[in-house]
Amino acid sequence: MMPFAERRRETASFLDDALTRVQAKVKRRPSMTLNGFRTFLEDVERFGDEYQTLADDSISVAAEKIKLALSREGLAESIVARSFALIRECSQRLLGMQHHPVQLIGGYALLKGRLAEMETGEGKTLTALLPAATAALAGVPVHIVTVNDYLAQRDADQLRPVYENLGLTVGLVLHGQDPSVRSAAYACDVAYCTNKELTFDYLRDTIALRGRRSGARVLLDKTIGDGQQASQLLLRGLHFAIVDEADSVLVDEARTPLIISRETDDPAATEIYRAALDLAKGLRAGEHYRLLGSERAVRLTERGRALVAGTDASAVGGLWASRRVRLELVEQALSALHLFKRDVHYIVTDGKVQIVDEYTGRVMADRSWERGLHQLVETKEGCKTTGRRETLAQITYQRFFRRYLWLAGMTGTAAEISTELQEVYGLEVVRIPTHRGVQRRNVGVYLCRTAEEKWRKVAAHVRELRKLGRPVLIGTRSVEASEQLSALLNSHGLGHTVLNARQDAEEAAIVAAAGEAGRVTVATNMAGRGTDIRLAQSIVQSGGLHVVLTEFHESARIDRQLFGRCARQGDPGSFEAIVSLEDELFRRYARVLARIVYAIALGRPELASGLFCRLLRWLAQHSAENRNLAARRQTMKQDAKLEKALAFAGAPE
Ligand SMILES: Nc1ncnc2c1ncn2[C@@H]1O[C@H](COP(=O)(O)OP(=O)(O)OP(=O)(O)O)[C@@H](O)[C@H]1O
Repeated sequence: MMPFAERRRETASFLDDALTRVQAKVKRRPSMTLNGFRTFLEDVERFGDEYQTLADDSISVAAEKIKLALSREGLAESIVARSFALIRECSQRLLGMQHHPVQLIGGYALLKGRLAEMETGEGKTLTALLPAATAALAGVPVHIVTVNDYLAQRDADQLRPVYENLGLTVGLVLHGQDPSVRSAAYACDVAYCTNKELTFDYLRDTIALRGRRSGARVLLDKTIGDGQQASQLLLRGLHFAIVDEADSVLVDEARTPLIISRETDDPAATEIYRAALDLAKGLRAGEHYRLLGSERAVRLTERGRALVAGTDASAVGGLWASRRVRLELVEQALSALHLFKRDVHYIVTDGKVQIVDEYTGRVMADRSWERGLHQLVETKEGCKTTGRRETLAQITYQRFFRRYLWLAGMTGTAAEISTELQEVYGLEVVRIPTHRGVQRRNVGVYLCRTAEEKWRKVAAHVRELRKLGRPVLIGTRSVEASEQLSALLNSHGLGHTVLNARQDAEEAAIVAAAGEAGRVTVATNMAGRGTDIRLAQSIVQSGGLHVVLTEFHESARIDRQLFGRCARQGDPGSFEAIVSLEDELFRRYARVLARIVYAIALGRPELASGLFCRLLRWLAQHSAENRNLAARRQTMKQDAKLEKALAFAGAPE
C-alpha cells in the first residue's frame, strides 16, 4: 500500500517570497500557440491515424502498452502524444467528440502542472480528460475538482465510458455519501469531487490521524499494511489535482477556512448574544462606533468602549462578565446589525442563516462566520442560535491545495490573478487559444444616475430584446437585487425565470434553458457557471444570447465571467452593462469621483457613460481588488504562522 503522499512545504523565507514575486511579474501568462506545438500535434495526429484502425477490443491492449511506456520513460513528449491520441480516439468512438488541437494543447499544459486559461465554453471538461487519463495510466491517483456536486456527477458520468475503455476506474464523491463509499471512490484511478467535499474529507482524515500516533508512525503502519488504521482514512494522498474554475476555488474562496467543529453546551450563550445585540442597538454611529466602509468593519470609539465596559453585567452572567468578551461581542453585534444584510450576504431558509458566497452567488452550506458573528446574525433574525462551536480541525483552500504534489487548474479568467497564483501555488498561467474566433460583441456601458433609473432602463431594454426573440440573461449582484428586478419585470408583464442562492438545486437546468427564444433569465452574477447554454439555430441567426450586467463586481474577472455566458464556442452573442452611480461598488470605493460624475451626468450624460464611467469603474475595482489582495495575503501570513506553530507542537493540523 502506498504511503499518504502530500507536500508539506517549509515556510518560505522573505527572499524566496520576493524572488517568486519578481519571477511571476516577469513571466506573465505566456500564450501556447498552435505553431509552438506543431510537432506534438502532428505526433498526436499520426498516432491517431494508427489507432483509428484498431478494433474496439484492442483499445485496452494499446492502453496497456502506453502504461508500460509511461512507467519506463515517464511523461516524455512522444509517449504523452500517444496517450492523448488514444484517449482522443476513445472519446470520438464513445462520446462522438474528438478533441480539437487547442484542447490537446490545453491538456498538455495541465499535464505539465500549469493553469490553463481557456475561454468559456471551450470544453474544459473534455480537455481535462487528457491529462487525467494519462496521469492515471502512469499510475498516479488523480482528483478532478469541480465546484458543485452536479458538475462532478455530470462530468464523471459523461466521461466514465472513456476511462473504462482504457482500463481505468472512475470514482465520484458526493455530499452525504457514507465514508465507505467515499473511500472507495478515492481509491479509484480518477476521482471526481468538489473542492468542499475533498477538503472536508482531508480534515476528517486529519482528525482520524491526530492523537493516535505521529504522522510518521502512521505512514509506516500504512506502508507495512496496518489494515485497520489504513481503512479509517478516506483519501490515499494528495498526488495530482486538476481544479476546474480554479480562480474561484484557489483565490476567491481561499480566504474562508473550512472548519470541522463540535457544538458545545453553553446555556448562557443565547442570553449573551441577546444582551450584546440589545446593547449594540442603543449605540450611535459616529459617537459610539465608526463604520469602516471599505474594510467592512466596525470599531468602537473610546466613548463606545467606555460605555460597553461600564455596563452592569450581573443580570446576564457567564462570559458576559468579562469586559474583553463584552467589547468583542458588541463590536460583532454592530457588524451583524449594520454590515451583514439579509438577502445580500446571507439568506434565511427553514429557520437557518445560510451564507451566500459573494463571488459565486451560491449558498455556502456548512460554513459559518466566526467569533460569535454567526450566532449574532441568527439572534438578529430570530432564528434558533447554534451553540458555541469548538474547532476540531480547520484549513483554508490556500493551504490545502498547496499540499498536492502535482497541481493544475483551468479557468476562463485568470488575467488579474496570475501573479498571485504563481506566488501562492507555484502555478504558471498559460493562455490557450480558442478553437473558433470569438463573436462576442460589447454593446457598451450605460451609466444611470440613480438605481431606480437603472432598473427602469433594464426593464425597457428587456422588452425590446424580447420583441426580437433574443434570449436575455441579466446578472445581478445580490439575491435582493434579483428579487427586486423580478418584481419590476412582473409589474411590466415580462415573464422570466429567477436564479439565485434560493434556487441552487435547479441551477443547471435554468441556465441550460437560458438560450431559448424569448427566454429572460435573472441570475446572481456567477450562478450557473459551468453549465452549457446551447442555442437553437434560429437564435444563432438572430444574434445569440444577450447578457446584461446590472452592477459591476469588486473583481472585473467576475464581470467577464458573466459576459462569457454568451458567445460560446464561436456562437454570436452580445453583452452590455447598465449600472448606476448609486451602486455599492461606486459608493464604497469611489465616492468622490461618483459625485463628480453625477454632476457631469446632469449636463452631459454621454460624457458620464463614456470616459468618466471607465475611469470610475477602474478606480473602484482597482481599490477593491487591492483591498481583497491585501486580505488574502494576511490570511496567508496567518496560515503560515499557524502551520509553523502546529508543526512545532507536533500536531498534524
Ligand atoms: N471537441 C469537441 N467536439 C464537440 N463538442 C465539444 C468538444 N469539446 C467540448 N464540446 C462541447 O462543448 C460544450 C462546452 O463544454 P464545457 O461545458 O466543458 O465548456 P467549459 O469550457 O467548461 O465552459 P465554462 O467555462 O462555461 O465552464 C459541451 O456541450 C461539450 O460537450
